[in-house]
Amino acid sequence: MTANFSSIPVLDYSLLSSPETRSEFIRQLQHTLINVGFLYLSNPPVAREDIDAVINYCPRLFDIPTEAKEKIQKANSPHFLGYSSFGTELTKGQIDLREQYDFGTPYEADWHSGDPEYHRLLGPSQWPDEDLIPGFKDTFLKYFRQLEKLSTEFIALIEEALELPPGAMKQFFSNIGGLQHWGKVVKYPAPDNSSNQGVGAHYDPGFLTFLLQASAHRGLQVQNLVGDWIHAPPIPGTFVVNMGKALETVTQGLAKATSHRVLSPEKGSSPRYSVPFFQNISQDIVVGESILHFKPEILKLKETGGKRAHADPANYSEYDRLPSGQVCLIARVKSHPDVAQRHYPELFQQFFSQTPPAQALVLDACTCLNIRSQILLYPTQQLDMQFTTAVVALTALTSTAAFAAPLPMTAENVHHARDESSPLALRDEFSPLVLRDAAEVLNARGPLDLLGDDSEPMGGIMEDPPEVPRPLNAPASQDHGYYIPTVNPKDVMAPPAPPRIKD
Ligand SMILES: O=C(O)CCC(=O)C(=O)O
Ligand SMILES: [Fe+2]
Repeated sequence: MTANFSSIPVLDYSLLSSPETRSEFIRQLQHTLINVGFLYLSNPPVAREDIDAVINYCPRLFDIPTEAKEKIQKANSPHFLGYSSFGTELTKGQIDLREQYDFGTPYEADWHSGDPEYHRLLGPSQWPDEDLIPGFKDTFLKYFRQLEKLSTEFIALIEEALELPPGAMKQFFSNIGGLQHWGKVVKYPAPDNSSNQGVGAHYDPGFLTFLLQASAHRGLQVQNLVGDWIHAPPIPGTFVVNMGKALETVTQGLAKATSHRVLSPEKGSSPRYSVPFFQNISQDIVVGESILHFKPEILKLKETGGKRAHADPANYSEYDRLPSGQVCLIARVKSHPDVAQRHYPELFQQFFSQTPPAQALVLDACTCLNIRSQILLYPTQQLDMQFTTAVVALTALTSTAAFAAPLPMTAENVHHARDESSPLALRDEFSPLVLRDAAEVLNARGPLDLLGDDSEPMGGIMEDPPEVPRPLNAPASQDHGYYIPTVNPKDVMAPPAPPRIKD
């Protein structure tokens, strides 16, 4: 019989404090692991004042000046730790409407050339200036330490619930293979147009996630066995706990990883905040080679859990064959192409070579806005996301009523668009919105064939345009000494191809 679920169980940690109630907690945990994959943990062993302090810091963290955020932007960090501005993250190629800071448990970078590339993923966090948000770093680190301890204790409870020998999962937390846990602080503003993807459907990495819902908004949804999305609204004083894909793999599916997503707050609402903590495992472990053995009667319980009737989002599916660090690196590359492009150019190329999203977005924005532009194309590996974002935003700006005629897409204008004091200045919140709109158009149509004859350089905005520019497929005219394709959808669109971003 399939045990579908329509709500998320609440498990009371205080049941563990007496032997009579402890076994009830373990029984509930076993049921939840196998049949749901998500739970609320009430009365957790984390100091209430520390949780409240973290909650209070959330809005303040996003209110610090833009320059202070940019100073610690994620693109500075090969560890993907730092600040990501609104709309710069992707889930399965789609833009997430959230702004966030990623932090890690303390770790000194120790990667040397010749070491596995994924070891470079581990390293120190970038913290906001103490003067701007006094006490935040210490509070957050204290919170992190308690979450790390709780997550370790929880693994022992899972061993008990699945009737494994005590300590059976210790091997996954050896420091030898490099181990760092992650946490982040996330802001989901209310959107002002049609998309409401706070974060798209996904699984989590590693073993366990402890999520603090730091405002009263609904938004988190969990997919049940028949594919329906059910709400996991905030319950004050609880953590939402869910299983990562590595834990599912190593437990032969007994501890289920469950797909989840976040919907943006309703239009006009205040922002939603959340603080997830992700318990990682040692980077060198290939989970698929360390599968745990269970008693047959425990394995049989999987049958009650039933089969999922829907197509899962397949992120983190490589745990069965690749070192866990490599699995995480791949996921980070796919979610943060701007960081990947700077620090992991080969992986960037591998995952974004044929339909580089930003590159396609630029052209598509031009197409849908019907703007004449001098955009040619960069070879993928030289694509600068920030630059590209500016181009897209400028494209939109130039088509607004404020400008009687489209401005030429010159390097100078793009430069102005990036200059705060210019009337063309790009507002932080502006460019991602344009990107998102362009993404919708793009996704509705399938990728564009942008690259043409790849033996030629594909350019970009031309600082020094050649005298006889190479024609693209689009009809062209000469103007101001620049090559100006008049963008016509029929000419630039290729037949839909399968998406390049594979999970
Ligand atoms: O913000 C939330 O409630 C959940 C976020 C999440 O699932 C994630 O970042 O992995
Ligand atoms: Fe998640």
